[in-house]
Amino acid sequence: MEYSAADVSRSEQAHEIMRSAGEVPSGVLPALIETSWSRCISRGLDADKCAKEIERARRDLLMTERERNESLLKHAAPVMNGLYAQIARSGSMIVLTNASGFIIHSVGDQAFLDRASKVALSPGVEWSEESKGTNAIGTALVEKVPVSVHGSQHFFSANHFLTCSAAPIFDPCSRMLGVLDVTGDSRNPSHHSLALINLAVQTIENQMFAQAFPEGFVLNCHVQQELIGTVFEALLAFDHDGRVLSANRSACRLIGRSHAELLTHTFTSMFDKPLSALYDPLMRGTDMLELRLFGGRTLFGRPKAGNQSRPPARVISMDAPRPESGQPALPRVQISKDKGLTRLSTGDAQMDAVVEKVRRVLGRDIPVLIQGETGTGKELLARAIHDEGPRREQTFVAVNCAAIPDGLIESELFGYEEGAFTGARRKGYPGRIMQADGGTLFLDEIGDMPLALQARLLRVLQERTVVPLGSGRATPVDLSIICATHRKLRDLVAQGSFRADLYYRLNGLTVMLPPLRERSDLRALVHRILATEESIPQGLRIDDEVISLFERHPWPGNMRQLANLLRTAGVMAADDGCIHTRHLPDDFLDELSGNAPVLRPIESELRTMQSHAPCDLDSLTLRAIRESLSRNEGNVAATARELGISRTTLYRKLKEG
Ligand SMILES: Nc1ncnc2c1ncn2[C@@H]1O[C@H](COP(=O)(O)OP(=O)(O)OP(=O)(O)O)[C@@H](O)[C@H]1O
Repeated sequence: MEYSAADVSRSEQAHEIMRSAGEVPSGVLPALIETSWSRCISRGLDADKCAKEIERARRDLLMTERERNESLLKHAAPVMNGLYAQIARSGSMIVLTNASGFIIHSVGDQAFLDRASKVALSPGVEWSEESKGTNAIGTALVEKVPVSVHGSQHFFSANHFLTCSAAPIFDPCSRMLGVLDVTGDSRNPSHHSLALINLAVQTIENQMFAQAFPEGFVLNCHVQQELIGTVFEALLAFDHDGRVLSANRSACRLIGRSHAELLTHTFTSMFDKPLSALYDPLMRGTDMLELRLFGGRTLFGRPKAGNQSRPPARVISMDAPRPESGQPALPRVQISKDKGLTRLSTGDAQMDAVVEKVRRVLGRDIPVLIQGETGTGKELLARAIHDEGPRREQTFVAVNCAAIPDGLIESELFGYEEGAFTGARRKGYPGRIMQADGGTLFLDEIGDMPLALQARLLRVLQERTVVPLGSGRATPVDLSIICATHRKLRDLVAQGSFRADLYYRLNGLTVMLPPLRERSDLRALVHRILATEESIPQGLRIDDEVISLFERHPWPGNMRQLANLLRTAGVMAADDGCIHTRHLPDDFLDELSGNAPVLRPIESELRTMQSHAPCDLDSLTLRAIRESLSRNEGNVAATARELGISRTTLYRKLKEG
């Protein structure tokens, strides 16, 4: 940043005023204070004016601002009381403001509150730098960092009897909500005030964070296990696809990435564990996870579902509670925003035909079987069918049969009675089928369901009842079923690994989602993702050259890969207003430049492998790579990390395959 001659002269003026006030005997002026004074002088504030003209508190505005900041006030008030209990009778007060510095609440010693009210340091008054000159609240708001302002460092001489420490409070989306401040008599400065305020702010932020993601998962983590659950813990929120929704400041510090950078990551791109470790306590088998970060650092984490009453795995009920009123709008999971079949038609003839077909069976309880490569939007289509059908007010339960180990899938789907087996939850578990009662059950990767369970599922479909493990009682269930698979179910039936009777039962209407490389609406899809994806800055454009590159790419990860790539590029291009080639990830450019093999589509790869019934080590390795690649949405770096091999080895194995 360059300074003009006017800036320099303002800075000298600030120095001079402070020197004459006796504030800088050593000649060292805190840079923040100096800059703040320069701002006050350039705004034409008069250091003595405020002493004579103290404005009155705006009681009418106070009520409105308290209502508007209801959530902040609700979380901050108990913390302020706790903090006050520690500093009571020290002749001080604690102040909470909104994001403009308007005081909405204060607690303190009565004698000091009375003194402070003489300079209008009380609820209903704004303490921004514009109206009160240099002061901890106003300066913390401008600088967005914790600030202490002592005695005559205050710009207005009327405030020289104060010593203040303030820290900004940020919401889980990293937006500033307000400031918490502790103010006392400048004759009794406390060296701990700023540290106390920082701890109090972190407590408020963590509480708000914990409640802000009712539809996702929050991971409480730290390198020291014993610090989990304390104010120092790092918090990361993920959606049901494992994408990072937000991170608190401790998490950014711990992981060494900015908030914006973390938003481009997923659980599997950051840690060495599969996504199931995050969302499925049954699969995890433990409360505490040991995770290795991409930097190699080990930390401990305790994952929690946003709403305990909802099922833990890739399950989202559309009637999940919304954030309470007054709470800031939070980044929404793309899926919940993208409701409706109309949104899936963006001009591709194959896709339009799919939408047209499923429209015809809406509300008829005809089972729909969705086929398509990984990431083509099978789950999105299933949700759209649910959202437009008569069961839309009921729950949508998604189960990924491939993500649950064979040994657990039965209890996950059908539930179990109390004490049904060792390790079972005390009160039993209703199972995913019962959780979908009244609504829609989406069985993803149905081709991976073990044969024995296929028979049980068929019974549920025929008899419309469920018998949980360890129970002899059949409970009636009423649901609509949508299944999806990237395999050819008919081939599996021919091979004997899928029951023919179940296939015919599920196969009411079969639709095939086109792979992205075959779609003619790539440009429209790109523009729609840019316009609707919340993590992408509004109005961001895209260079035609980038679209041409996209048109040459085979997109093995399909829509998921495209959406992910645009999210990453969107963050990189935020300052430029337009996505250019330089904003694209290296993996993607490597593939295009021929430095890396262009990955063959996963489905055809799997088909080839199935037809040759592979069981040799190379085929199994290749399969593991392809599956990991699919899990990691086509991200080669994350895949290599997950498999513990270098990118070069990964490319070589793929080339050899
Ligand atoms: N039409 C679309 N518009 C925007 N984004 C989409 C679209 N279709 C899919 N996506 C994106 O791709 C991701 C993957 O979609 P989805 O989970 O529905 O695919 P899938 O075929 O079920 O994948 P898998 O086979 O791996 O389970 C979604 O999270 C979404 O971000």
